[in-house]
Amino acid sequence: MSKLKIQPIKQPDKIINYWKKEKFVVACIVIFGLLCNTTVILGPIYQGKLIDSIVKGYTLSSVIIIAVTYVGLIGTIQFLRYFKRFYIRRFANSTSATMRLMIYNNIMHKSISELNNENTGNLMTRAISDVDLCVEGMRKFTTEVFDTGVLMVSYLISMIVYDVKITILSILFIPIAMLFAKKLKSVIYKYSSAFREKSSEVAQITYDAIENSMLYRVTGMESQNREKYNKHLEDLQNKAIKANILENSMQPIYHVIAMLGIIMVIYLGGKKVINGGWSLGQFSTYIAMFTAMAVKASKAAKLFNSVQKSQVSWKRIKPYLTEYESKDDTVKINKKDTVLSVENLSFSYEEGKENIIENITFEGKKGEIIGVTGSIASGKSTLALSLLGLYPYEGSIKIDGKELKDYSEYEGSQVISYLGHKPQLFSDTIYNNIALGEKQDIKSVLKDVCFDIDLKAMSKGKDTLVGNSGIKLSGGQQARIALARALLNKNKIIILDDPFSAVDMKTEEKIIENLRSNYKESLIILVSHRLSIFSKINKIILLNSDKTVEYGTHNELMKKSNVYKTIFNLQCTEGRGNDGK
Ligand SMILES: Nc1ncnc2c1ncn2[C@@H]1O[C@H](COP(=O)(O)OP(=O)(O)OP(=O)(O)O)[C@@H](O)[C@H]1O
Repeated sequence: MSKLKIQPIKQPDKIINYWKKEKFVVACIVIFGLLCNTTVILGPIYQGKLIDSIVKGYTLSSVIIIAVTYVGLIGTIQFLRYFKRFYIRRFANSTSATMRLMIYNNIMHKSISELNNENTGNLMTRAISDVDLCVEGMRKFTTEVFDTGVLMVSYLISMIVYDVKITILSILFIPIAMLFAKKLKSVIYKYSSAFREKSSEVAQITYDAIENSMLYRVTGMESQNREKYNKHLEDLQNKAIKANILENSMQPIYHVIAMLGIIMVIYLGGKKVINGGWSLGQFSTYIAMFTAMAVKASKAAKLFNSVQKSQVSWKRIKPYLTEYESKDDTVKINKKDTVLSVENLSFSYEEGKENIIENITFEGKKGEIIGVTGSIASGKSTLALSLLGLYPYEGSIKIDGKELKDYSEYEGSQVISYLGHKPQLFSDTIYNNIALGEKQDIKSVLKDVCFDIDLKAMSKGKDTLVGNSGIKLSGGQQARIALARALLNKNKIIILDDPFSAVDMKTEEKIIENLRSNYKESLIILVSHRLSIFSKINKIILLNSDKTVEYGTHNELMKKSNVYKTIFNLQCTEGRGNDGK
């Protein structure tokens, strides 16, 4: 069997397109489904023939031929059914993989502001369990179109051939079961929606518990949180019961309604046998066909309810099924001089909200280190983030004369590298955390961030696993691995947001020295609270809490800025005493 290829789909928010995409598989389902469900009718017919052959005293050889044909037929039907089921399963697997790929693509193309507003638990529930539930509904629907739809038609035609009047009178109850099932739609929809929403909420709480388990334990909040968690779980269970009970408990009722017609079959069919219109075998065949059809009818009614339930999941994932976009990874970068020119830059995280930083203007070029400092919450990290171009900004940020907005996202990633507040390490090796899947020599960058000594003490060297979020490393080690990642490609602009907060001052000074001598082709923007190294860098941007900005070299700011002078003097006496190892 050929391997499943997962490919994007056009108009992914139209459910029919998932069947259209799998044309070959759907054609196989149709062929095997039709063959299986039309030949299945021969089972009861040959069963009747076998009974008649025995009752009527056929020769042994004739009885054996009928018996062998009967067994052969049953085998063939099962064989066809196997293939039909195989292709339906394949359709389901491929559909869920395609939906997940489309959701992944949607997440990768959402704006950063939209992503900031996403709730992780909710997103995970939609991308995983809602996709499963939706595809399960689609699989059941596809299966039942044949197992129920085609089969019911096959039985119906055969029953009409046997007797029109008995057939009409006996199947009168089947539409009642269907109508009853249809009526339950809004109730099932309501309960299923409530259950799915609660699932998202519990997923988010679970995610939060994993992230903060240590905090809950050290602050003694564990039992209090467990109680709250239990309450959520109880609520989830109640909602799950409500969501499933109608679908499952109604099946026997649908079955009883559909089977009411058996009274007609036995009464009218029995009379027909007495009058000689039917043989005993024919009567038995008819009963077998009617019973099978009534069972199928009750399943069809239940199917309505299953589909109604999976519609809830479809509705939840539909907004994430947007057209596939591939990132433009062509790169047109000026390899020569690097010039960053920022003019009247203002920025707010959400449109219409107050600016966090305002009217910032500065220039920088390759070989320079520009320091950004200021009071708490003055917008230092915000300035660093805005220079990535992932959020909309006001004013102008030009790199080599070209507006940052006009760089594609991929180009941006090749021009600028960024180290955020958190090290953001993956649960992988040191090497993979730095090289990010590329084959690269990381020796010199490890030396630049003074990690070469740490590495010698690790028996597995760069293949050491760092654990979840780098938990197996010290804070300073995590910070330097993340710094090495940002430095590795020597991008034209390197933005480092507080890279030394977990690093001692001696190491910080050594790293700054390395940056100065080994990154002469890059412009480095360094956000820091600690000013000890600021005397060694080219320019400084000081952000004040009232959104005013002061610019200058260390010496200039020491003269003209009281804020800068005060912080520097405080740190250079107290700071050195505290951690200037
Ligand atoms: N993603 C965000 N969405 C909305 N507001 C934000 C976001 N991130 C930060 N802010 C707000 O922006 C302001 C500046 O935050 P920022 O992190 O840039 O300051 P900072 O100077 O780096 O702070 P610190 O010195 O504490 O690291 C704060 O008032 C903060 O609440």
